[in-house]
Amino acid sequence: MTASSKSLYAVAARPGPALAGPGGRPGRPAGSAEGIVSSLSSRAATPPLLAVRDVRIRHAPTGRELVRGVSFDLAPGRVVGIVGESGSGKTLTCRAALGILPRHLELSGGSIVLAGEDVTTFDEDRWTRERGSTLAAVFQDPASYLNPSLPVGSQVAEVLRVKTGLRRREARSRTLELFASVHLRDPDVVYGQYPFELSGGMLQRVLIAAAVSAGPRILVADEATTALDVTVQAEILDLLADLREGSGLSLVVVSHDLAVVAQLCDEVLVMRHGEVVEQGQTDRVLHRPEHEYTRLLLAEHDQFGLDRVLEGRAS
Ligand SMILES: Nc1ncnc2c1ncn2[C@@H]1O[C@H](COP(=O)(O)OP(=O)(O)OP(=O)(O)O)[C@@H](O)[C@H]1O
Repeated sequence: MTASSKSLYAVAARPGPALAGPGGRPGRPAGSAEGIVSSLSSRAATPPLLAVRDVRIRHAPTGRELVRGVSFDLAPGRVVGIVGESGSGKTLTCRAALGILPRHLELSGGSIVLAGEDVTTFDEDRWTRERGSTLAAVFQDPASYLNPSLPVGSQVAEVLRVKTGLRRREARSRTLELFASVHLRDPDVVYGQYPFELSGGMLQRVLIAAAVSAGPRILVADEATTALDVTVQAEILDLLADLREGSGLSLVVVSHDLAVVAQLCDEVLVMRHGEVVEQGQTDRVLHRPEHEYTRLLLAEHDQFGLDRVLEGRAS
């Protein structure tokens, strides 16, 4: 992403998706049109907030396809996970849904429907309106989305003023509420602190507060806990689960770590080399993986950590 787009305002101004796909049968990607249609009909009562269909992303200068045929639905209040090794296409898939594909990359096939509307019809003004209010995102490395020379509270308040039209005093008080809601202790103190004074976990909470400040329906969390130590990572995952429970937020959670996905997600896509190799209910994928690569991911994972997560889900 460009330096100018990598700002707190840009983060809050970015939206995202979810999935419902059948299990990956050997020899065919689980996100096949047939599987998606049967999955959709079983949930016909709840139209997806985000419907990603057979999405393909191409590097325009070379014609190389970086993402090939990703499909999923995100229903209200659901959590879809995308897992896979580095370079498998997780981030680009999310960026396509957020309307922030890097330069030279283009949606070369398929469709993305956000709240019933095809996003390919959106111009930049429309994206600006949707980001923050319909969907938002948080990424790894929260510090890089904040201005180091301004207190974090005033940066979030500024996002609120721009996105919701609140006046200065109201924006300050709403920011303090948001800080409390993301479990930042002493919101008043944090409000006046600079990014360098906060830990990685606190910075990510600030970013989450900014992302949800305009009440989006979808939050994309792309490796949002990757840089954090295990305890803080668990706290941020709990926070995301709280947001889902408390406000019915739908989440797309991207991680290379199966344990992260296992804790939060209803459904999971396993990606490799730009393709979905397996897709289905998280419990099914974790307990009865059908694709060799999913089995490899499970086997490679720290056994203790994943076993604990699986026990937790079973109880
Ligand atoms: N701006 C870009 N220009 C050209 N190729 C790119 C660009 N961004 C990503 N790619 C390529 O697209 C493929 C998918 O990248 P993507 O970032 O989606 O992977 P990922 O699964 O999110 O990996 P990671 O976990 O490392 O972020 C990779 O081969 C990557 O090198």
